[in-house]
Amino acid sequence: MTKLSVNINKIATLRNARGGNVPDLLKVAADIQKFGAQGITIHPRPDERHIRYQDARDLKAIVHTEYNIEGNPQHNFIDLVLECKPTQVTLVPDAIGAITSSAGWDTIKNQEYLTEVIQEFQRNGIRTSIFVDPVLEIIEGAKKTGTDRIELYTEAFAHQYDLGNKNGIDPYVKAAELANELGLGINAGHDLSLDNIQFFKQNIPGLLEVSIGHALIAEALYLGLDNVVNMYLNKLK
Ligand SMILES: CC(=O)[C@@H](O)[C@H](O)COP(=O)(O)O
Ligand SMILES: NCC(=O)COP(=O)(O)O
Repeated sequence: MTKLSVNINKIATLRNARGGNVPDLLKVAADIQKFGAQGITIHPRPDERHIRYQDARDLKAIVHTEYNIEGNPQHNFIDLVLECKPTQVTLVPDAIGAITSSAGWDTIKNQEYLTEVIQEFQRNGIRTSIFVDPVLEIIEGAKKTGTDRIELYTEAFAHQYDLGNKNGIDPYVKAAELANELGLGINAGHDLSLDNIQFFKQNIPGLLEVSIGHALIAEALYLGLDNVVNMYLNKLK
């Protein structure tokens, strides 16, 4: 089974548009879990344009499924994660001011740094995952950092799938096979949607978890949040 972790960044974006508390991020997180999602993901960015650091703290009391916090492990972020003690931290090499995540780690160049922060999180009982492109040397580098899992950056797959090119899955299959061989857990995310999720799931051996936000929230505008969460769950069986 592949777990669905719903990324609620876009709920915070909507709330922040008016400065009040509509929609109520904590209530939405609670409801998403009630609808059946097996996890909640947030990606607080340094400018707090959607998820605020305080949201991460407040969600601790609400998330009783898997709590996944994503971000670039700068000092403030590391302190926040150690305070919140989520189930999992996903390390993403975001550039300051980037619209969204746009690349995976170079696990070879950043090996020492990643190893150090991963050890710190693991010492505190937090599972680690690192965001990577589906490149074999990068997966081997990830293994050397001691991370528990990798998160495959799926933007390229989603883009190719949209264009009708199903071969876009090939590097992900090879990356997953190697990760399985090396004993790394496999997560995936970015631009996954109701259109492409089933094909991705069916082709990736050992896919443990997907985190999905942007498309899922957009789809929920038409289909409703409860319904859309369950549509994903059916496709991930
Ligand atoms: C790592 C990843 O792919 C997602 O967390 C994505 O970056 C969502 O972040 P935004 O909602 O800020 O685009
Ligand atoms: N880790 C990926 C994530 O949390 C959601 O990415 P997206 O579905 O908003 O592109």
